[in-house]
Amino acid sequence: MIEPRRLRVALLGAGAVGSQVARLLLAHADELAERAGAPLDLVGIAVRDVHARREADLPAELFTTDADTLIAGADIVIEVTGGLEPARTRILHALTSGADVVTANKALLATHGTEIFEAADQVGATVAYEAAVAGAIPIIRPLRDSLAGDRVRRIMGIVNGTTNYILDRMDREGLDFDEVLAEAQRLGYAEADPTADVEGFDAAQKAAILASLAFHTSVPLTAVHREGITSIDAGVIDAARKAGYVVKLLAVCERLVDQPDAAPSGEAISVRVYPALVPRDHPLASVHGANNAVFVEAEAAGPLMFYGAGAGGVQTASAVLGDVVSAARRHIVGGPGVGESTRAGLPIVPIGRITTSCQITLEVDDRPGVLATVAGILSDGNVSIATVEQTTSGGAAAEEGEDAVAHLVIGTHTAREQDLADTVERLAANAAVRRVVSVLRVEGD
Ligand SMILES: NC(=O)c1ccc[n+]([C@@H]2O[C@H](COP(=O)([O-])OP(=O)(O)OC[C@H]3O[C@@H](n4cnc5c(N)ncnc54)[C@H](O)[C@@H]3O)[C@@H](O)[C@H]2O)c1
Ligand SMILES: N[C@@H](CCO)C(=O)O
Ligand code: NA
Repeated sequence: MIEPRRLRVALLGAGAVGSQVARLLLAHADELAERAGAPLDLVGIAVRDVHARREADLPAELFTTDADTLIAGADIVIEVTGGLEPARTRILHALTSGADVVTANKALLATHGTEIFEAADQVGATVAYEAAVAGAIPIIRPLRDSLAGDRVRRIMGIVNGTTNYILDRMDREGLDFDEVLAEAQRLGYAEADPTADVEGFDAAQKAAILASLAFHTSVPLTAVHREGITSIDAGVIDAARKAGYVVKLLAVCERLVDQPDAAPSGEAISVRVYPALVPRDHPLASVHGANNAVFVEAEAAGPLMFYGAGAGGVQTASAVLGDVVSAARRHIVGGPGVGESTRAGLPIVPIGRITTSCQITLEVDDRPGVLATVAGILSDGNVSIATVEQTTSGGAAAEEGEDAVAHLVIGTHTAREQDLADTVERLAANAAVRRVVSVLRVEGD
């Protein structure tokens, strides 16, 4: 009897994700072999320190610091170390030595994706990366395979769990940003250095990956407009709630039509990350805690939502193993790998040229003519007002003969981002405007 072919699996990294990948590969070896069509032999785990404490109890003899030898002898290489180097060099090495690659590394794909996918194409190998966006949630394969016969119009994703946890607690408990961030750090939801999450860098990497895939266009990280959530305070959240919205950090990837500079199809795309006002009855508004969700609008399928755990070692390991099984099937059958298509090559429109509607909250002097002045600045800036709400405070100050303060919440119709930005600048410079409290786009209306 011919022995079934066995596949040699090399694991790079044994941290939160890697240790769970190794544990599940060993614990479910029989089932995985059946699904993959061949036994998957975990032949080694490359780490920096073979004696470091691990989250799972794994055989000591699997650990090595010699990643290069491990890679050279593997059929499938799983990269869960993170960072740009040496991950990039190791993935390229794996591809040139005939392995298929599974990675969870969003930073690497958002930065060097084009180079890595081209290298995979040249040798007919696969680079699979379901875990790189929204952790356990299937979103890469649905976009690449399930929706391959459709056209994606728009993606709105809550793709960062840390910021969703912070904004959700601010919304539910009326707490301020710093307070929730400090507690999220104590509980391990947020890193000691939270910059990548709260400034939107992590979400921007995921946006670049999603947009590249959805629109068959290479989207460099530098083309993603990014704003974080550090200016969102309890007052902004409270005002949003009163207006029927919840604040969410969104990754928005959008197909734009009728673009004058985008001959011949007239199509272009916009990729952006910012905190936005989402109507409270939109499906994304009900995404609580550290969960992620990706809302996809496709021409034929209509709206779809993918929801679940966007992070966590074992949850992310689920996505990694799904990719390992399909990479194994391809490795056995042979033939070309699943390539990344950039055939559309759509232009990426800078933020200033897209149109959005937004809500501008101002603190102004409450005296005759101020509302007319504000309305005049908006009108001059080509920004049309949809709603205005005014609340007045500062009674005590008024009694002392000073002007009372009014809060103006102005909802705009759709306007050019550049016109909105210029208008907000002119508002901020006007003597009657004490403070521009917030400017938030409305998405999902
Ligand atoms: N943790 C999550 O919830 C999550 C979710 C989605 C994606 N990811 C991605 O998965 C990857 C791994 O994340 P993690 O949370 O497991 O990280 P981690 O820091 O817990 O683990 C990283 C592991 O890689 C090892 N490593 C780092 N550099 C190495 C090197 N040069 N040589 C050998 N080993 C090296 C470390 O020693 C550690 O064992 C990252 O790309 C991350 O973005 C993580
Ligand atoms: N820091 C990320 C982890 C998953 O990429 C988050 O908060 O969602
Ligand atoms: Na995923």
